[in-house]
Amino acid sequence: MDNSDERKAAEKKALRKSLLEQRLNLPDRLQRADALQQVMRIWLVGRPDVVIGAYWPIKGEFDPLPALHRWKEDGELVDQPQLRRIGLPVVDKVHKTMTFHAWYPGCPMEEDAYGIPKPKDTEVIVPTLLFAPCVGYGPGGYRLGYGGGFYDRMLATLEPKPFTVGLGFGTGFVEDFEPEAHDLPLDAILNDYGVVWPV
Ligand SMILES: Nc1nc2c(c(=O)[nH]1)N(C=O)[C@@H](CNc1ccc(C(=O)N[C@@H](CCC(=O)O)C(=O)O)cc1)CN2
Ligand SMILES: Nc1ncnc2c1ncn2[C@@H]1O[C@H](COP(=O)(O)OP(=O)(O)OP(=O)(O)O)[C@@H](O)[C@H]1O
Repeated sequence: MDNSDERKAAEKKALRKSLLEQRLNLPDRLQRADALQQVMRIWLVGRPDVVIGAYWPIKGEFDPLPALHRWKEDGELVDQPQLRRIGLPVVDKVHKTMTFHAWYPGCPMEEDAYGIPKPKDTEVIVPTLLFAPCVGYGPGGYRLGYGGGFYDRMLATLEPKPFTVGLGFGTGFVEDFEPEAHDLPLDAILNDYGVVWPV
């Protein structure tokens, strides 16, 4: 790691801390979450995907599951009904890998190695579309996560690559965000104001 990588990593860490604090104290989270749910539902209309990967919200993250559950139900009403499926991440702390397991409302859950709820004993599914939670995001579609590198590592190995969509509140936008060499840009970013990437 050269000097500039070390600097970027340190900056990311400080940024993560302040953005997380800000997100936990959002005064208008409900209104913002409502707006983002609508943005998601509209954005999903016309997408060909049948399997979508998402996440169980933690630390003040936006909850994508209500909008996705409605997307799943809408799938039963289209011309050629397909069984739409939603998956949640299951991480392997030792190998630092992440896979997706089927989830449905009321699905039995258990905690993963980081204390995040994950589906208990449901089948592995392979999403063609992935909603990734953003602590922050910057120009060019770059995402700041919790520092585990799970998304970047998974995307570096998956073939074909799923279409990746970052979700975050408008307050997570960082104008001068500097990505590191391993950071892969997202294909799209949605926030409570609408589609903010690609611009
Ligand atoms: N809701 C949700 N679920 C998710 C993710 C997510 O971002 N959101 N993940 C997306 O990847 C995976 C879990 N990612 C994680 C990444 C880092 C740490 C973690 O322990 N981080 C250290 C700090 C690391 C650092 O700052 O250098 C810690 O909290 O102590 C935990 C989980 C899978 N599930
Ligand atoms: N493609 C990769 N191959 C190997 N290691 C990687 C790769 N991508 C990321 N990493 C490792 O993961 C660490 C954390 O990455 P980064 O800070 O980008 O995580 P993040 O995207 O914020 O976290 P997360 O995806 O878990 O929410 C990096 O310092 C790096 O060592």
